[in-house]
Amino acid sequence: MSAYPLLEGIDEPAHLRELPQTQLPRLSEQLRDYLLNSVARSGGHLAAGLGAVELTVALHYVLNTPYDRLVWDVGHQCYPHKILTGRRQEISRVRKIDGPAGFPVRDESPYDTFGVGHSSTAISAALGMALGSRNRDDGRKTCAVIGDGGLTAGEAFEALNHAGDVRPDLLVVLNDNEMSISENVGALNKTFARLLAGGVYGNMRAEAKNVLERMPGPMRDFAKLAEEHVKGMLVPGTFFEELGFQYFGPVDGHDVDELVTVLGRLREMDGPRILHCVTRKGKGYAKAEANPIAYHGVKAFDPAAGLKAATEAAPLTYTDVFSQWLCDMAEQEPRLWGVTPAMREGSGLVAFAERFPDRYLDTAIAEQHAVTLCGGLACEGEKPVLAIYSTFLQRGYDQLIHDIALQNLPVVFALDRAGLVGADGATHHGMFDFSYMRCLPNVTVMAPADERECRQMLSTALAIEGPASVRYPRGRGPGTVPETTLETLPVGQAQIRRWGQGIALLAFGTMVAPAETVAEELDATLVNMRFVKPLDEACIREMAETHDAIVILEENMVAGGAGSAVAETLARLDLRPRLLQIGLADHFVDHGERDEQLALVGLDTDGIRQRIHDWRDRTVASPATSE
Ligand SMILES: Cc1ncc(C[n+]2csc(CCOP(=O)(O)OP(=O)(O)O)c2C)c(N)n1
Ligand SMILES: CC(=O)[C@@H](O)[C@H](O)COP(=O)(O)O
Ligand SMILES: [Mg+2]
Repeated sequence: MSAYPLLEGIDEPAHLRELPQTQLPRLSEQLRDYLLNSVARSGGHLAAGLGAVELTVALHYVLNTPYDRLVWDVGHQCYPHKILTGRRQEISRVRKIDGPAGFPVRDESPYDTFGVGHSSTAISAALGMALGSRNRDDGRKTCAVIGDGGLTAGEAFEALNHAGDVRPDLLVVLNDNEMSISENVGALNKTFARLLAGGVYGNMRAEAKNVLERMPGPMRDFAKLAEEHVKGMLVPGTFFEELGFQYFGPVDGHDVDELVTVLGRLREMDGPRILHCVTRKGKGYAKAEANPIAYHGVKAFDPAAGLKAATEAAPLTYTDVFSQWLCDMAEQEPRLWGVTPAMREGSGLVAFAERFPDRYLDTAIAEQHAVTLCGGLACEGEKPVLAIYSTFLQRGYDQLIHDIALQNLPVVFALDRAGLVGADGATHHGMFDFSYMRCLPNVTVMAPADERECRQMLSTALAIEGPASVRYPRGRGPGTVPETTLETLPVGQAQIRRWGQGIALLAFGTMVAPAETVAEELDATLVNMRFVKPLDEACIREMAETHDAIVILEENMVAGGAGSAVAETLARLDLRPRLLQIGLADHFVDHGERDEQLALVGLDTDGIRQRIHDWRDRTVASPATSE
């Protein structure tokens, strides 16, 4: 007999809505178990989904999805939603090249109302939808679900502020588990924590239930009662009410019965309203409850045994190299700061935070603030290092231009997850940073070919009297053992790795390794360019004057990237070699393994070789062409 008899009857939420409410706890159990076993086989985001099971069931039970709009924030908690919305089988291939994405994607399902991956967008998007619905007067309900982590970002506050003013029919569900990826931080979070620790939660629950049970009349009465009940008692309630929201809660986000009842009432109300749900990240799987940080995102594992402990002997990732460099440099440089917008683990700041707590800052999910904060530190002669994923710095772009580059402030940007990132897919690739960094005056832009160079570049970045970035990919490099020295590199100098004839390969960062193999095969010259800005103009001139053709390789958009910078330099120098730019083309890249993605876009050794062969065949007749 199947372990999931109820779950298997649900191919769409309409089937869920046919179940009696009494069956929902059992369904939730099955959904949780199914989710755990599926993610344990596939890998993916786990703890957030486990914590959102009852919420997901209750929301699809109460809302008439997909007509009513359900908008998830970040989207890493969406696996239960995908399972209930016709993707139960497919979820076993989540984040694989032929499987569903790990986040809601509009093209994937009508139930995925808004594409996500980056956090704190749900209230803005839902507000837009709710206003559209109001304009059409179509009676559609709109609900945004946002975590306490997602709520720390400016965009979420901007949306609350706006919604409280324009007052559409909008329900916000706050899924408060007191966790971001690591412990959530911030003053509002402390207020929530105090509230819950003070026992108000228990009292409130009992009272809220009372109110609900006694309520015979129209829904508006419920709203009124609950409103009066909450007002003045709860600081968060007051906070949201000041923003124009009616506040309800906190309620137990794992009591599916209570959720259905409360959400049912809230669905019938109008205006901006917020339901504060308290949940536990990793709920129902003891190992994840005990260590939600480790189980935030997992590789495949055995649920009985839990995650394997990391072995000391594992080769270093680029993140590890950065982490070691930061601690080594901090030993010598008392003004060095390590700053992260809520990515302590992923960015390699765990050791630094432990060893240098006074110089460690987690801003919460607040990339814009983190960038400007570093600017302020730099104004005072401090030496901030902002450890940030390439994709998340996109959110702080105006700050990067206006607060850092324009004022030529010495901030080091350690750009992790640059290039293709694998399973997270299109929302998380670092495809643009060469383009968006190199166009900024005053900024030095570097990309290491290996681990040792990564360390040297980080030291170089810190020594430069202006903004500087070092971008490195997810995972491991070619395996060069980094030295422990803190030596710097000469700024703007490329490194000629090999002399050949005919073709010169100018490779940036991660592309040096595959280019090495191709250069050997073709007897081509290979240059490790090291700097996207300033470019080594003398080297480019020499290559153009001594070779028939130049091939540029980068793991960034061709548009505006390092290759474009070389092409601009050649034009300025009035040099016209045959030119091939190899990089990421003008489209987004879906999820899958990083190696698969590189092969798919032609940035592995085979792809690069093939591109060069095809191009040589094509252009041999017309040597002046460039591609
Ligand atoms: C703009 C942005 N910055 C950082 C991240 C990385 N990130 C993904 S989930 C997450 C924590 C979110 O916390 P919360 O919203 O409370 O959800 P929970 O995991 O607790 O369910 C972070 C920091 C992101 N996705 N987007
Ligand atoms: C949802 C999200 O943004 C993070 O959880 C992200 O998936 C982490 O990526 P890494 O696994 O590369 O740290
Ligand atoms: Mg949270």
